[in-house]
Amino acid sequence: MNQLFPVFLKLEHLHVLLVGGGNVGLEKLTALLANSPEARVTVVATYFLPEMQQLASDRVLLHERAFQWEDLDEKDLVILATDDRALHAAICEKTRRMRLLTNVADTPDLCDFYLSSVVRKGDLKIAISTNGKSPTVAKRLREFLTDVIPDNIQDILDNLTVIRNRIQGDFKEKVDQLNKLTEGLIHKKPE
Ligand SMILES: C[C@@]1(CC(=O)O)C2=NC(=C\c3[nH]c(c(CCC(=O)O)c3CC(=O)O)Cc3[nH]c(c(CC(=O)O)c3CCC(=O)O)/C=C3\N/C(=C\2)[C@@H](CCC(=O)O)[C@]3(C)CC(=O)O)/[C@H]1CCC(=O)O
Ligand SMILES: NC(=O)c1ccc[n+]([C@@H]2O[C@H](COP(=O)([O-])OP(=O)(O)OC[C@H]3O[C@@H](n4cnc5c(N)ncnc54)[C@H](O)[C@@H]3O)[C@@H](O)[C@H]2O)c1
Repeated sequence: MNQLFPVFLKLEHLHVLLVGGGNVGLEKLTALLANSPEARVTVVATYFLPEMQQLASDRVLLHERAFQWEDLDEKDLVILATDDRALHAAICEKTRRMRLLTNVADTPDLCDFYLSSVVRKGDLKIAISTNGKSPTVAKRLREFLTDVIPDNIQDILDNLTVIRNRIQGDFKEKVDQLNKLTEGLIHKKPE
């Protein structure tokens, strides 16, 4: 059974430390910014890929140097993506004591949280986890769901928001009406 607890984070309220500026670091930073363009991220690496340098901004700070313990100060989340496994283990030992949630690329056992595969259509977002079993299956499911979810889902969400704000009455009445209105939204496969 998958025991991971899913949440959706407001990264513009948090400060993420990313260590590593190579391929994996770039993948993680791209995922952070694709989902949360206003995320506050500090990236520390002895070397940065040029693509990574292009992502720098007033909210995404790049420091070209080796990791220092002070980098952990005032951070809310840590993502480790270097090629130095001993460094990852040492940092994890410290972040665990600090209760600073940490993700270590390619080392599920050291992770407090995993990044998910993400389906995005306007305001709709679906995060997929395979419990670390197969990121490739997560990717395939993302592709499938992106394909089958209608492109007009945003219109549906916008309409429902207007209706939701307009409906009067007590809470139960409101919930009943919204359930009725959306009854035919998903066409179940015939048995
Ligand atoms: C969702 C996604 C987000 C992201 O991180 O970008 C993600 N991996 C993605 C892709 C991907 N990663 C890898 C491949 C190559 C094929 C393969 O190895 O299987 C592919 C496929 C590809 O790129 O096509 C390599 C890999 N990944 C991990 C290991 C270590 C291990 O499993 O032991 C290794 C072996 C490294 C090695 O060989 O050394 C571990 C993790 N990867 C996770 C997330 C977490 C579990 C998520 C879940 O529960 O499903 C977890 C546990 C930790 C974490 O990283 O947070 C993203 C999908 C993006 C999309 O939607 O397109
Ligand atoms: N590239 C992939 O798709 C891939 C796939 C599977 C596994 N991996 C593994 O993941 C790890 C990272 O891969 P990569 O391709 O991003 O490597 P990379 O060599 O491109 O990048 C490593 C990064 O770590 C930084 N770094 C190393 N020591 C540091 C330190 N002390 N302080 C700060 N920064 C430091 C380097 O400056 C560089 O930016 C490797 O161990 C690799 O074997 C990578």
